[in-house]
Amino acid sequence: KPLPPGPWSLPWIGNLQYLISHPNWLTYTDWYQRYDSDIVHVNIAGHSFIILNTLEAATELLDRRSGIYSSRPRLRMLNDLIGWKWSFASMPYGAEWKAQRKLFINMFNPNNPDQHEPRELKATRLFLLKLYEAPEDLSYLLQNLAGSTILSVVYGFDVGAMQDSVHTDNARRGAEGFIRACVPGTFFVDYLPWLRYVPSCFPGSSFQGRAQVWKEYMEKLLHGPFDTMKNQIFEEGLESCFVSRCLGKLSGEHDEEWVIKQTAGSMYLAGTDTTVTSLRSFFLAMMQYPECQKKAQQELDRVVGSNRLPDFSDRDSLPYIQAIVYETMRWQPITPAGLPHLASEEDVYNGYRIPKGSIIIANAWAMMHDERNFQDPYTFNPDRYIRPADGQLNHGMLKPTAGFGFGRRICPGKHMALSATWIAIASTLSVFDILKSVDGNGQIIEPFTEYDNTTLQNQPNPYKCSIKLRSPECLHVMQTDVDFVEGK
Ligand code: HEM
Repeated sequence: KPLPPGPWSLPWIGNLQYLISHPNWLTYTDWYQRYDSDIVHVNIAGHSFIILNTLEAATELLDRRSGIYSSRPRLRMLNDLIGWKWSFASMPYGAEWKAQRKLFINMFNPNNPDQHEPRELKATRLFLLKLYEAPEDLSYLLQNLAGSTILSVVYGFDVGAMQDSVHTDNARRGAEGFIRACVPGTFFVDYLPWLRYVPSCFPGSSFQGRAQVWKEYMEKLLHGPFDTMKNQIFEEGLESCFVSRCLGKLSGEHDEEWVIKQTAGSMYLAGTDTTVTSLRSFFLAMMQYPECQKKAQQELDRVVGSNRLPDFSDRDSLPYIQAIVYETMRWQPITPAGLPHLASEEDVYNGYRIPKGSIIIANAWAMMHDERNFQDPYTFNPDRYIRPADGQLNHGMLKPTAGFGFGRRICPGKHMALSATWIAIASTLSVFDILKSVDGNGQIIEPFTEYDNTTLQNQPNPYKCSIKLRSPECLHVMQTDVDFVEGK
């Protein structure tokens, strides 16, 4: 059977242009249109890449044939040089992966929002006050928000005590290595494994030095919060959390604690940066589409009023806020090409051969910008998720779930990701106006709208924005709420 269509390449060495230019989701989407095929093949340095551009293709292969497509490629830089091979996010399919994934699912149950929502609420309340005090620190405060939430959910630390925590900074630096090196082919050593034996002083071997630095932070991410927590749990006691629930169920089996530590480390890695990226896109969207911001604030004023902040009990009554969450994730998917899967057997799809060992990429960007499903897909338009007849959520509309991956490797933290994003968006819009900045002459500064698409994540480049209280009363409401969640 023929290989799927795709860019021309030489049989053994493949397409050298793409070895150097590192294709990303935009290139993949371009191929989708050029070859008019939901499945595209490209050979890069002798490795087959299969790009799945539609929900139908990804669902058929990654969901329905998950027995073949649930592994991950071995990426030398990521797994061997930096050393992420302990994390089940980058592990091949097998017993070790199953043990960690099972622990995650059993001990962090999507049906039990109490395991994360109260911490998300508290972290968001603290974030609002800090944003009021230092709006220019938006990016840093978003990192604190996401970092303190996940540190509390996973390791039981108090959200307040985790503001400006060294752990959050370590997680950010550790995650940087992961999000760069998990994109196959970012480093030549992924294609040419012998490069790892070239001494780091040789020209072109700077990747060795970078791997060393990232390894240091990766180890801090894995051991730091877990070891601190274990000391504290005996001295002071901690709130119930993922790790304490796991430790409470130890059965005495070999390596149990090590498995808990690794699973917690994967949660910590995956749960911090992703939320920050989605919220940074949200702030950008609010500046670019002020009419959507106004509509959301009208809904909040109508449902919640001005004497309190929204909480999770308001979720069903705020369909437009939910629509903004979905639209943010659709308009600018956070991980638009997902994490790579691996074909562990040869397979055939629509008459095309998928060679064993192919790297499989689910191109969520193309799926979320597919005109068959989303009219005018490059415009931010939350109304596409709203039924015109009654203003409620349109459940028939495709949700941006492709951004959470597929099959047995689908993101196990997506329920937390959605609720953390929801409460942050609802709370921010209830007290702040997000506006374009103005320079010393009163001229509007148009925000940078470019994105960095060289890593796993679709991160907006730094931009300026102005964040103003909607009314003086909002400050009082924010302070009262912080006192309340802190139990004062
Ligand atoms: C908006 C935020 C998030 C997005 C967009 C996101 C997206 C993804 C994607 C695309 C994958 C790969 C799925 C695949 O291979 O098919 C993934 C895996 C994963 N995610 Fe998330 N994620 C988010 C938040 C979280 C959170 C909050 C947690 C933890 C609490 C988490 C934990 C994980 C883990 C552990 C994996 C690895 C799963 C495996 O390989 O078996 N993620 N995520």
